[in-house]
Amino acid sequence: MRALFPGRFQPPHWGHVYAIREILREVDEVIAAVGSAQFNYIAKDPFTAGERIWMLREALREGRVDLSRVIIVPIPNVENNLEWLGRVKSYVPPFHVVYTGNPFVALLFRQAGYEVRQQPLYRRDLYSSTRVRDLIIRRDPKWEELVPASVAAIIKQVGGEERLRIASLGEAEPHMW
Ligand SMILES: Nc1ncnc2c1ncn2[C@@H]1O[C@H](COP(=O)(O)OP(=O)(O)OP(=O)(O)O)[C@@H](O)[C@H]1O
Ligand SMILES: NC(=O)c1ccc[n+]([C@@H]2O[C@H](COP(=O)(O)O)[C@@H](O)[C@H]2O)c1
Repeated sequence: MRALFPGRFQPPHWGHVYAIREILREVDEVIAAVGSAQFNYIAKDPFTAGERIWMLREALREGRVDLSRVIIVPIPNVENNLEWLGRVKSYVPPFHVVYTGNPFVALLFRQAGYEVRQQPLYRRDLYSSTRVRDLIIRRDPKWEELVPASVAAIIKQVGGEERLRIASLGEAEPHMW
């Protein structure tokens, strides 16, 4: 059995690694669908789809997840939600169950006839990409504890900290851009 696990992974953190590890206890393969793939260099979506794929692979490798059981596919958004559903189906191998903590995504797939499950959450109060991004913007080094060391290294290598800070300034003053 194959499962779909959609997310933005901006950036991947230990909660994602834990979630995928748990999902793989129930299914043979998991497709991590990297959503909002066309967005990058903005405060909510600072990293490119390619960077997110790279980071997620390294995070899973570091978390000793069997990468041969994980398929990572980037999927751009589209205005029409039902068209997005069709797009997802056309971009990934067949899947039978969807794991998500997002009620809207759950609704879309349930109405399309898919079984939807909620993966267990790992310290959601601590581990969220929003929190990682906020800590980076505030120059709080605690962000590095929330992500695998390999992800922190990639973020530094691509200049992700400065990118995020500049992108967040742009959002505060949209007229500048
Ligand atoms: N701590 C966690 N434990 C388990 N699953 C998680 C955790 N954090 C996020 N997820 C799940 O990962 C999937 C992808 O989420 P996403 O990439 O949007 O991460 P996020 O941390 O929620 O990001 P953001 O804060 O930017 O919205 C969702 O189904 C979400 O429920
Ligand atoms: N119409 C659309 O393009 C559409 C609809 C629902 C979810 N999505 C994407 O799927 C991903 C879901 O991830 P989250 O559960 O983290 O929100 C996001 O990238 C989201 O933008 C896209």
